[in-house]
Amino acid sequence: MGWLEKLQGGLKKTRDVLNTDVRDIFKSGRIVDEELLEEFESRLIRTDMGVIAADEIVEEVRDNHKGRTVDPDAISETIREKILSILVAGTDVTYDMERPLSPLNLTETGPTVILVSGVNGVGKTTSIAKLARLLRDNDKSVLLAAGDTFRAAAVEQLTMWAGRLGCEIITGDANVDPASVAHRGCEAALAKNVDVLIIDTAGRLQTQKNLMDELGKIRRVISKQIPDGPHESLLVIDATTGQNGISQAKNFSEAAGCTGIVLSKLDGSAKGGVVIPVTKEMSIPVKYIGTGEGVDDLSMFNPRDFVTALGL
Ligand SMILES: Nc1nc2c(ncn2[C@@H]2O[C@H](COP(=O)(O)OP(=O)(O)OP(=O)(O)O)[C@@H](O)[C@H]2O)c(=O)[nH]1
Repeated sequence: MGWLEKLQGGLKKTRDVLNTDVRDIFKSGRIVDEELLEEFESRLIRTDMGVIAADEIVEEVRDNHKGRTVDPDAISETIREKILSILVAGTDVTYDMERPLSPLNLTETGPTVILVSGVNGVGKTTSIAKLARLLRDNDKSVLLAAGDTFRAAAVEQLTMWAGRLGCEIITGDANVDPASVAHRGCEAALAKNVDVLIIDTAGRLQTQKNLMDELGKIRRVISKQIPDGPHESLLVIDATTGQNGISQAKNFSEAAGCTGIVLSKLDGSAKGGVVIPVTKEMSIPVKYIGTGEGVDDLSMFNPRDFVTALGL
């Protein structure tokens, strides 16, 4: 299965509502009036896009079509353009399909530091391996820092990936302060002059205040050695968690200053529509999507492919 088919699968819930329930109400011959717009709204909020985005889409259809006879294609186009504008609004990310690293803020000189965080089991370690592979494939040298000192298996997992990918890795003893691993990672990245340092962190719940504060500490340790770092703070969100991703994004964004989202497990989910409220409500752009457990199963997010996958 190609990644676009996987993306379509991952958007099944939102796609189905748009292509059946919503299409049903926009039948030719009806007039776009308030009653129809209300029906439209109640159907839209059954998708994963959230109330705020749904309201904006209804508003756009109202502005452009109210009082006119329904033109299903023109309405689809309005919905498509509105979703596209939500996905790119508030962010200045470049999505150049020819350059898979284009969404990342990579520095010209000196190590780029990428901090990766997220709740337990969302796919942080796997996403780091995938990202390291992508960076290596694009001629960047990569150093990994196993900052998940809480779970020995996580260090082993990352060490295994480092071996397979041919990257160096910095590890710390079990339960050592993760900020110290980040510190040593920065030191090594500077000494070895690597292009990119990726720092893994232990999974944590967005409600665990002390652990969220720890992310702030890791950030401070990084910026002491590499003043602009971390240059990217990627939050991994598991697409199967749907709307819960928004509350994760809010809390992690405060603690870790997120600059981008990796939406993992789109292949095993039907709830990928959560990309819309996350970008709408948080202005944090989705940069990559995970579509499988393999090291190649990472694709650059592309808003145009996303709306196409929605069937719009
Ligand atoms: N289907 C699918 N599985 C994935 C994807 N990304 C990760 N996984 C799987 O999700 C599980 C958890 O992945 P990890 O990378 O260990 O997650 P983590 O966030 O590092 O876990 P903790 O360190 O415990 O917080 C593993 O079984 C991965 O193979 C994906 O895009 N698709």
